[in-house]
Amino acid sequence: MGNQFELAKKEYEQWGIDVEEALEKLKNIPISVHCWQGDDIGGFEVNKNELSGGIEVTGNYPGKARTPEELRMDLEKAFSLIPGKHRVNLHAIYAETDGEVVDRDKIEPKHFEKWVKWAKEQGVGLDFNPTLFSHEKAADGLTLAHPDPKIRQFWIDHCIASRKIGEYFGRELGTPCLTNIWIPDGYKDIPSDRLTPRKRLKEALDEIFAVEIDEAYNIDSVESKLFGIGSEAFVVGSHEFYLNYALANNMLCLLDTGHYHPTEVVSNKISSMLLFNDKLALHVSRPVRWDSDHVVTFDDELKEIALEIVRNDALDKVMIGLDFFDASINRVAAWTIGTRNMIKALLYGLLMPNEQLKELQEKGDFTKRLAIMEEFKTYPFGAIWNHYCEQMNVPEKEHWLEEIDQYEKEVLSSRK
Ligand SMILES: C[C@H](O)[C@H](O)[C@@H](O)C(=O)CO
Ligand SMILES: [Mn+2]
Repeated sequence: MGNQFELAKKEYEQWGIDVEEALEKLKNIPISVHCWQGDDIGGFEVNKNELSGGIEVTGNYPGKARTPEELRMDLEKAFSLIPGKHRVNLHAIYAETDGEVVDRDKIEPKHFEKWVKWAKEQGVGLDFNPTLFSHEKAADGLTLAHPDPKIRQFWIDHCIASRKIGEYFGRELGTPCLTNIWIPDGYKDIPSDRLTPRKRLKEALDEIFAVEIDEAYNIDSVESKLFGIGSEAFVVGSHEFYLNYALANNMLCLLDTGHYHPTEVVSNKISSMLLFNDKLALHVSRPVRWDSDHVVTFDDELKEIALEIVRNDALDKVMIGLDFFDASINRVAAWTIGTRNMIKALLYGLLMPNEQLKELQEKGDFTKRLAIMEEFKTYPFGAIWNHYCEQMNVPEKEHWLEEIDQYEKEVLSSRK
């Protein structure tokens, strides 16, 4: 194996690519791993509701986490198979209230103490999301844009409470928490008035962000969407809405790779976003025909996203989070596959002769630009990746599957 790495390294070095430096950089790129892959976005509320908000989890693979302890244990297993130190992204529905019914507008940092204790033990940062779905007050598909001021206020209070929880995470863990607001609000059919709900959303957000939260500990972002199940014709929080809102209010836009038209790609947006914003957040997902949230694969768009982050020197500007949920396969494997792929794509980006390719483009030599890009696709990338896994003490190649099989036999299969 060592010899394969050395040979591969020499090939990259011929292009002036410093492989060791690339691996050092890779070690310091945190990926925010979404907890909700582990339990099909169920959460642990005492008065748990059916999943709503126009998103769907399909499949019934056995072994879903039923308790916070099981979810944390599964995350630990996944982290033991993923190289590097990462983050965990929580939703408000993952609060732990000791059997007490605590409605969403009343959640407090104390309901996340166990998550914080665990994150400290694991050495991971935490990110957060208010949950504006799977709740009786979101049953008609409207929350912050709801015409009823009482319902709107409930969700405004929930978002404010969530930002305070984000601040608590950041303070406790010494790494700022990204608190991301996504709402499902929209209409199934053609609206007769688009402006009024958008005006209400804008005003609700203004109220939420008027509450001062220490930016050293909490970073705010807003996530748009194109359509959802039941909001096919109109979504209040569209891309243009949040693009403008975020820019006008100096906060982060979060781009989810499943939230655009089928041929529209997030990789093509990153450079434009970074010219006008210091930072940007991502939900990396894989839409298959719709916003289906399939497990992220090592496909062309993933590589292009990673390349854009690397070649624009934006590793510390783009906050990379994942957002997929597949209940038709082993959920710990889903995390492992998707997160390893994200890291793999970043390594791929770091091992490209980006400077030379930029020069070729500037010179107008599009023949060589294409030729080199294509040839690099079959450079011995796998040997470098395997070496990185070995160096980071996680199984290389497909060997992590053996651990998943064992975990399934010993742990997951006993969950009914
Ligand atoms: C559960 C997530 O918050 C949710 O998936 C949201 O981020 C989204 O992408 C909705 O389509
Ligand atoms: Mn998302």
